[in-house]
Amino acid sequence: MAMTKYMHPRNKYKNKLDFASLAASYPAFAEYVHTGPSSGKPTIDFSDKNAVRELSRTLLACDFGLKVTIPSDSLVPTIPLRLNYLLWLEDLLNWTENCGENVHGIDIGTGASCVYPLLAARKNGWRMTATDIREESVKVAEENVKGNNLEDLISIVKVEDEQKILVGVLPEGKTTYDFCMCNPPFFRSDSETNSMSKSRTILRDPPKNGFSGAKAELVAPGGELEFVRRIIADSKLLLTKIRIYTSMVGHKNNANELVKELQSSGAKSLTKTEFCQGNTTRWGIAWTFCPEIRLPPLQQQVVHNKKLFQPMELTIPEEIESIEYNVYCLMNRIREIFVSLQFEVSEKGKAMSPGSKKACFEVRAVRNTWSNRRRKRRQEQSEPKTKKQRVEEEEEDPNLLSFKAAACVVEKKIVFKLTWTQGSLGRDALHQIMQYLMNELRIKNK
Ligand SMILES: C[S@@+](CC[C@H](N)C(=O)[O-])C[C@H]1O[C@@H](n2cnc3c(N)ncnc32)[C@H](O)[C@@H]1O
Repeated sequence: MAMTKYMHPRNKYKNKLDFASLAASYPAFAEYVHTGPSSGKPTIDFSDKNAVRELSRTLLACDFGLKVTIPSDSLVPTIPLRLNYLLWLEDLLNWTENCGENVHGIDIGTGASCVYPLLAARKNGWRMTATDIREESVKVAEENVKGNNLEDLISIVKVEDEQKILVGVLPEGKTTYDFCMCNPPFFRSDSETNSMSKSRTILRDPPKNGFSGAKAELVAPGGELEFVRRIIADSKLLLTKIRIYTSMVGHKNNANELVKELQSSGAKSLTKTEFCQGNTTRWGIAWTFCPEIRLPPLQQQVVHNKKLFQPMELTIPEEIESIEYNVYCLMNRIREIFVSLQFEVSEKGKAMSPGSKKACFEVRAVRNTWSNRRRKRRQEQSEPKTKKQRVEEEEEDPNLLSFKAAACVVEKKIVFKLTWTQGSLGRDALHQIMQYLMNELRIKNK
């Protein structure tokens, strides 16, 4: 089963790549496109390092207007995964209400492609400080920045001592940073790079050994675990100089181990996520020493994405009070209920009409207006809210909950579905919303 649907909801590579149209616009890429023997559709040979490199260059050019050199001995950055990490950072900054214009981030180990800073600067206008230990990579990274006219936003720092990560690397001074990010060297040894899985698609990363970048890019003493431990050690010294520390982690066990260590590190808040692309999952961890920052709760992030996106279904019984039994009337009534809860509702696809057999809304809630509503109303009547309570309830969280509400006819019955798409409240909130709708529509629990 294609797993792309579990990618970040805003990841444009959720949908299948159109190799034919990319080939039509990018002649250098066209050289690698052929008809797949089993699918009969245009594809590339994912075991061909040059083809994969050209695909990354083409996506960066086509979707972000970036012209990027990726030297033949360097790691080829797969773009869907890089985008998943960046989108998560956007979410964290939104969550902490730091989505202003002056975001300044750090990319530890930027590589020759300088892919994260280029994407962050071009896509979001963020200022980025990028570091790397490898002379050759720093040189090409600088050329990539210059070639895209992004020198005003991106600066590159050459690390002189491989033991150093942040402390002793960041320019001295009072500058504070909004976040740091890192795709750490994965391997403990050269031999480990040779035992990578053989199978690969565009969505897989890190690549099998034939694709690996130079040893210095991929290998570090103690592998990713030790590398991230060094970021944690530096974070305990730098504290609030960087508001949110993050890293990608390639192994689930390492991610769990690092989370455990962070729990006793003195960090004020921490969280973890999964980056799903193709058949590969990577993990993201984030922590902060800023007391005012509350990262999304850990327990909501560990639910496997597959479950998160599973729709919650309700077969609508034929007798519901005050509405006719058809998709149009039901969804109009549901829209009214959502609007009364102050949700933002937009209809997806073709506009509904009285004969519609299906309909779908995209819904966003920025405040919890549904849970315990009756109790709250009763309480309010007997005891008016304090000003503090009112302010708290009126506070908006742009990342609270987004979901889809859809109805369709299956064997003459209307099936109604709620599907979580994103938001800190997680999928559980949909149970409450479904129950709320059932109460409003006077549908009894079976
Ligand atoms: C897995 S690569 C990631 C490259 C790029 N960020 C990407 O995602 O495609 C790890 C990078 O970390 C760099 N590196 C290793 N030790 C480092 C250190 N102490 N400080 C900065 N970079 C380092 C390597 O040279 C390499 O470019």
